[in-house]
Amino acid sequence: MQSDINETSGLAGGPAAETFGAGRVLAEGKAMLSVRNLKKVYQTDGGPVEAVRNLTFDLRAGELACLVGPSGSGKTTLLKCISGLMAPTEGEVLLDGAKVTGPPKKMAVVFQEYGRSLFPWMRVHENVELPLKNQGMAKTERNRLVDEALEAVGLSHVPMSYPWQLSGGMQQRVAIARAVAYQPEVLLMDEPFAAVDAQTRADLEDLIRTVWKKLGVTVLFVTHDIDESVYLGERVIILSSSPTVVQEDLVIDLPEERDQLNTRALPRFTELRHHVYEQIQLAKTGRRPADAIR
Ligand SMILES: Nc1ncnc2c1ncn2[C@@H]1O[C@H](COP(=O)(O)OP(=O)(O)OP(=O)(O)O)[C@@H](O)[C@H]1O
Repeated sequence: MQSDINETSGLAGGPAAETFGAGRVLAEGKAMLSVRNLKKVYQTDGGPVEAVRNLTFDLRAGELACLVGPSGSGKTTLLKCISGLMAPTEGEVLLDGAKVTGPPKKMAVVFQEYGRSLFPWMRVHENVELPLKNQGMAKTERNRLVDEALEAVGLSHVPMSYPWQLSGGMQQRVAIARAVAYQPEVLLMDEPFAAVDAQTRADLEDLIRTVWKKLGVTVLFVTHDIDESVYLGERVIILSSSPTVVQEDLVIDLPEERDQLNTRALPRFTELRHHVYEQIQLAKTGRRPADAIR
């Protein structure tokens, strides 16, 4: 495992897990998604706002990484740059080795506000089908992918419903089905479960792990919720406070098979969540990794 990796560092004063200093970097050709020295400065009437100072990390193909950080640390800014919706001020994003200069075909994004990302005048089936139609895919193939995606998220019974006839959790499942049907190589999720109740959230977390394993897709999942990041991720990338660098890149060494009751009851789960919590608290006080550009 370690042979692909150029950069490692020890985890001082925390659990004996692997951690990779300010963002893990893989050997050339090994990454599906690379963020390289990414910097974003917004130009505002009040002057420049440096949202992201210098972010570098790699995701392997098929990896599920969670991204956490204090409020305002630039998580959404980062996702917008990764998804090609916004150009970075400096640095670059590479998808499977190719520089991202606009929304890439191989990428799908699921946002928190499912209400705004689904078209209320389109039925569930049509909402999921839309990106495939825009790609010019044949009807039979579209139908097959939509049916499979609805099945995967447990919504096969409501293809003819309108989004507003469904609960919040079901609407977010439609948004996930749309991303799944699109067959992306990279799936970005920006706090997708922030607006649903706790029980639905737990179900959706398990759904994401199931879909991720089934499709082998690379997932970058942004969340405010520390427990969620540890439960879901194979890695948790912790951002510093603004202007943002990677504070820590932590390997989550929990068993691959996870379930809400048993995994969250493991002593290791508690240790890891404690560690991530501590790091975020430190980040909030302005603590930055020793090698960060200040
Ligand atoms: N369009 C914009 N113009 C100017 N400044 C912006 C813009 N968007 C974000 N910012 C600033 O950039 C910084 C990072 O914002 P961003 O929304 O990316 O953080 P975040 O980590 O996603 O926040 P939260 O956790 O609260 O959702 C903040 O200081 C914010 O005020």
